[in-house]
Amino acid sequence: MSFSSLVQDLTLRDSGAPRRRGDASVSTINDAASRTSHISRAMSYASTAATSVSISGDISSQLHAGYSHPLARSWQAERQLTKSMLIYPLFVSDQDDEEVLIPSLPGQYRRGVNKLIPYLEPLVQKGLRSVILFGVPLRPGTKDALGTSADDPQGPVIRSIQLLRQRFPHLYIVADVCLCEYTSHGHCGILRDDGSLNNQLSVDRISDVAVSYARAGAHCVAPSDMNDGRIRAIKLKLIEEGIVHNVTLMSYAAKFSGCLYGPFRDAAGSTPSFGDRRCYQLPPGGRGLARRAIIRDISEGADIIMVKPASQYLDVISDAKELGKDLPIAAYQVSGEFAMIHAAAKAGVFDLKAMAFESTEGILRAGATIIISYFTPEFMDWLSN
Ligand SMILES: NCc1[nH]cc(CCC(=O)O)c1CC(=O)O
Ligand SMILES: [Zn+2]
Ligand SMILES: [Zn+2]
Repeated sequence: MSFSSLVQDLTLRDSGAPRRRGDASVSTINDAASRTSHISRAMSYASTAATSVSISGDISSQLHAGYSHPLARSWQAERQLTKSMLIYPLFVSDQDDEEVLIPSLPGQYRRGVNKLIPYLEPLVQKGLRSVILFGVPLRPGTKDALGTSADDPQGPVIRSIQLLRQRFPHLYIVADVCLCEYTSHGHCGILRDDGSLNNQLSVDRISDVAVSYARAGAHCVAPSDMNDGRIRAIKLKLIEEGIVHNVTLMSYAAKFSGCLYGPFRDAAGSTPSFGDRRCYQLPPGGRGLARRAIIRDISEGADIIMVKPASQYLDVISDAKELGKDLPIAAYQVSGEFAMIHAAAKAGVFDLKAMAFESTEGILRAGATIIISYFTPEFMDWLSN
């Protein structure tokens, strides 16, 4: 028997099981005894062969066997994407009856409070479990240097929280906490005269806003401002208010600066009027800095650690999983990532749904247990679980 015919004999021998021809991955030798004898024949052959290539008893080289079936393929993943892992970002404006498409964010709208319920109704029916709210004040004169309108009881976020709690008792409501949507300068805090962030004033203000959202009924508050020490400040204030026991604190712990937030800033009208966010959001190469921020926020009392953006920072997600091995890890697939996938799909580079799944699977593999995604409504249709 020649070397090649032995290999053929090994891999394509009829075992009685149904088998597709010409597909090397469906070599099926069902019978354990016959498998053993074939392998030992291969071993003895290989050991005497002059060209002793590596089929020599190489049981460990046989990987295809583990994923020849779709179900077995799914078993290779540590975590399967489920509907309950997804949080859907919503932009709520102060124009109660408005529903306006956001041009740079395909299929996403800015909605007034009155448009929210009818839009969410079918999604909740399909299994939507959680949303994250971003307020968008459009009325002229609403913004000022202190972001005063962020916790206006008549503002879009607080009214939406109350309405959603009432209407959808099983929907988990996350409120993004930041000032950039509400400040005249568009930065994520209160500024000194020289234009830099006044950390102490910012943290005081942001923790007040977080408490207001929590009091309104948010299940979770998520500060995205990146001021130092805001996790501790919010936690302490929630304790002081006596509501700490049922308000989750999700930290945007590793939030990187860069060009992937453009469509969001269009949607939220939160582009800084001068400068950029590089003195508070992390530098893209700063893996160590991200680890320090994650460690810090865990020690300050974060209940969930978030990494953002997602696909460009899979190593950081993996670090977060390691550093926060006892915490849920969230990843935010941000507006720019979403827009890129749409643009590439439109250009015929790949199929939209296939890439939505592939990118999400990568994020889960890196260690995320929660994904904030603009694809969430699609996933309600795409996932049957
Ligand atoms: N603090 C603002 C905020 N909260 C969430 C996002 C980004 C979300 C996205 O791009 O989808 C941003 C943008 C920014 O920091 O400029
Ligand atoms: Zn901000
Ligand atoms: Zn924010």
